[in-house]
Amino acid sequence: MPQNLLALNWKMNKTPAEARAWAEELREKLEPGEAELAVMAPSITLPSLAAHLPPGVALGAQDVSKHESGAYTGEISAAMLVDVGAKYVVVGHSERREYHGETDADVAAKAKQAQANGLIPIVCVGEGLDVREKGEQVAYTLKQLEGSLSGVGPDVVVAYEPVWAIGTGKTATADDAEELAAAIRDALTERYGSDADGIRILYGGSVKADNIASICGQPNVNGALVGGASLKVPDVVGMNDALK
Ligand SMILES: O=C(CO)COP(=O)(O)O
Repeated sequence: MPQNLLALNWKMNKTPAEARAWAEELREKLEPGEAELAVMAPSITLPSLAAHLPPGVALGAQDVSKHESGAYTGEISAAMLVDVGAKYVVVGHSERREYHGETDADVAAKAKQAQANGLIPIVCVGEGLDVREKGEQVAYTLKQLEGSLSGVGPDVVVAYEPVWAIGTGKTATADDAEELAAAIRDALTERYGSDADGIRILYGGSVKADNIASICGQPNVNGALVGGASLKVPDVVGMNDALK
């Protein structure tokens, strides 16, 4: 079984100075756990984090351009992220799909660009409330996954984030998370063969210290992508400890 990944998605929070203070506090309070810890931070904070994070905590970004370089004002390339020390990049977060119109094809292009530069993409999928209420979450999510992984290699992380559970305090039950994680594992096996066994499948949506262990204890869930509970160091320490 792959090592759990505890991926912290700050979203649009923290200035570089605040990021540095968080990293210094984490350095004081974090005790080694069993999960790999990674911070998906606003790109402008990455240099400061690279200098101040505790050793072994990985860095990641929240988005990347699908283009290599050139006349794309405002975009940040995969090579730039690698240069400041990023290992991971989130692609296709539901907030980018919803507010920035990203399609599955865009997400796949970004994931491919990330991999071409040595970054590991964390590809996000997951259904909204309307789909869940119709009981169509598996078919919907697998279709999204298929499009989002088109042409993408197996050095990837998949995050299942049901939109109705993001920032709402409504967490999927451990069984709900496992239902989708198992379906995603089967789809990954069809696509990548035995390499699929080593791919981390994360759950995201109102994860915190008191529910992370039961969710990540499911056979096909290999970690969490955490929003709100990633902002305060004691909450992060609590989640890290819960995965020991
Ligand atoms: O979107 C998420 C992580 O990417 C989940 O956010 P919350 O943990 O705040 O629900």
